[in-house]
Amino acid sequence: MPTLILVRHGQSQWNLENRFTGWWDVDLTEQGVAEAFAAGELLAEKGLLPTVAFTSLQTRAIKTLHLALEACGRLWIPETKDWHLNERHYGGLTGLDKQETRDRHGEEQVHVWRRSFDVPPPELESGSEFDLASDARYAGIPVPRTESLKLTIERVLPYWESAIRPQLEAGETVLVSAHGNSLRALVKHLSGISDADIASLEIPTGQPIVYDFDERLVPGERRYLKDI
Ligand SMILES: O=C(O)[C@@H](CO)OP(=O)(O)O
Repeated sequence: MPTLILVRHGQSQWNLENRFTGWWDVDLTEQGVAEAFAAGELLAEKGLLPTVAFTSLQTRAIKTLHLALEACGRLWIPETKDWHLNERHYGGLTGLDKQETRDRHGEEQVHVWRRSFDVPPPELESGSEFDLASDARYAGIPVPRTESLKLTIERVLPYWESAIRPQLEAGETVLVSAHGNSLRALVKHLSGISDADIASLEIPTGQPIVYDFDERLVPGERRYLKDI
């Protein structure tokens, strides 16, 4: 049975510092490393061994993938890194402290920027210290200036259709190591969650989520591996 495993990266340095991160490349904390390794140990314990993997171009997701694969003895499987799985771009909020931003703009406005379906944060100014346009890893890639969840879905879903879904069609057990909002985009699609209800869906770090697919490639229920 084709199976999809989604895992959000372990705790990052800016998760810990409570800063808006998006496309900015921050590393895992010590706790994040432990969460990623534990995710792989859980895969091994449950006998759910990935055969193909996908991740973003961001260190926290790549390292999470590698730590999890190491823990379950699967570092050797094919893996693809692609910007379409990157975190949602946080625009001009990138780098700001989430609490200070609430104090300045109000709780409600920050909630809209963080969780509304289609309201993007203000655009990142060009020349900002967080501008990644000249980062070598994004050569030839249209780096966004900001993204809502809707805009994130518009780049995650075509990648799902063209790259990830075909691996499930081929019967693989696919592991995707990505980010809070690129995974919310996938889960919204796979679990048929409405634009309104997706606002309250949070994805915890380092906690594998599993979808089994039937022979017509219809996904079953979304389950946390720890509960299976
Ligand atoms: O800062 C970010 O990029 C994301 C994920 O950590 O935060 P949020 O929870 O606001 O989507």
